[in-house]
Amino acid sequence: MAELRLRNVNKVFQQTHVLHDINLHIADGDFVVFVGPSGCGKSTLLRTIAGLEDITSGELYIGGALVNDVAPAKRGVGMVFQSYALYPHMTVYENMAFGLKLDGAGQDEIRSKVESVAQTLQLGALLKRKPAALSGGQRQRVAIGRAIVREPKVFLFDEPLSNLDASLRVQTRLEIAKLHERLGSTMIYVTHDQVEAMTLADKIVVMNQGRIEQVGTPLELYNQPASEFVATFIGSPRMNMLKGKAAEDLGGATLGIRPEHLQVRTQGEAGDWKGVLRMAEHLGSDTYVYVDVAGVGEMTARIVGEMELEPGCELYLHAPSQHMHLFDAQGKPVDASLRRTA
Ligand SMILES: Nc1ncnc2c1ncn2[C@@H]1O[C@H](COP(=O)(O)OP(=O)(O)OP(=O)(O)O)[C@@H](O)[C@H]1O
Repeated sequence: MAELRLRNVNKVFQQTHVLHDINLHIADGDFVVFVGPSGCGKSTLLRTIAGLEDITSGELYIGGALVNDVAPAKRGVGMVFQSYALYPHMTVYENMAFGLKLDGAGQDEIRSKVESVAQTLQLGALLKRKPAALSGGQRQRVAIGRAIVREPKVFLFDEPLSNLDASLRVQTRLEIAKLHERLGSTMIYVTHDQVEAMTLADKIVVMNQGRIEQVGTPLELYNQPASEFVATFIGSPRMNMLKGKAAEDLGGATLGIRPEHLQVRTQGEAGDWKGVLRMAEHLGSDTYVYVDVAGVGEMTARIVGEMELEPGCELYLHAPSQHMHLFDAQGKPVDASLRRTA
């Protein structure tokens, strides 16, 4: 187990400056998730920690030791990728034993470690099979098992579930969460998936164009986004962002309100936005409505449960003031004390 510290880490590929002055502390035992739009540098940051990419400038410490020039295999990190990269000609047992053999472990030690990890990941009955005879979820568990047997100080996961179907994703996500609870090791995880980020993370790191936008617990990011970027990135469907009068009346440039915080009603009250229903999506558990509001634009609202609505009908939207997020022209939150009441 180990803590990690990144100090002013930069990564430049030829002409492309991909990571800008990354400063980050990851406490021992933390589960940290990197999120951000495609190309923002998540994988590069993870690969830099693993030692698969050199650091152009800055310092990386693992467990207090400077590791900039330490080879990947000597950093005590275990990595699990999106593609399982199992050796096809080896059995599950041999795949899991391979790294330990390279480390010079004895037969008995290898057997006891592989068998214990196989039991944890419910792979005990599959040890003699080759990867071709496994399902996607089983292969991914072998890939995780292969990393675990070496007892790394830090686990690095790069979108490990993205090749799995929806139900296996949920199942394997739970297994990873339980694994973290049981091992207590430091885990760093890259994903595109909001739900994975929100459910797994102790801390989420939101990245944007090679920079860290905000670091916080899932609920801090959801409730107190430090920028318009984070506000729209965290939460699904995304936060409504209103420009113009609605925001200016309150003393800001943009007014944000999450779809789940809008109250939708068919009879209007004073202060409601009046709109016309463009489309409704029925998910069973929820209904998403897309409403055209004159002078404001299209707004999305989430209604819990089922609501029968005819496209083209009039709807009224109410935004409770405690759920409003106000941003200035630079996309930074407007201090609540400076906010005007409408
Ligand atoms: N070996 C390389 N040489 C040059 N540029 C690279 C190299 N690897 C990555 N990049 C660039 O660095 C930027 C960040 O890439 P990276 O893969 O880290 O993003 P990401 O956030 O993981 O994206 P995604 O979510 O799409 O996987 C991209 O603009 C990419 O084109």
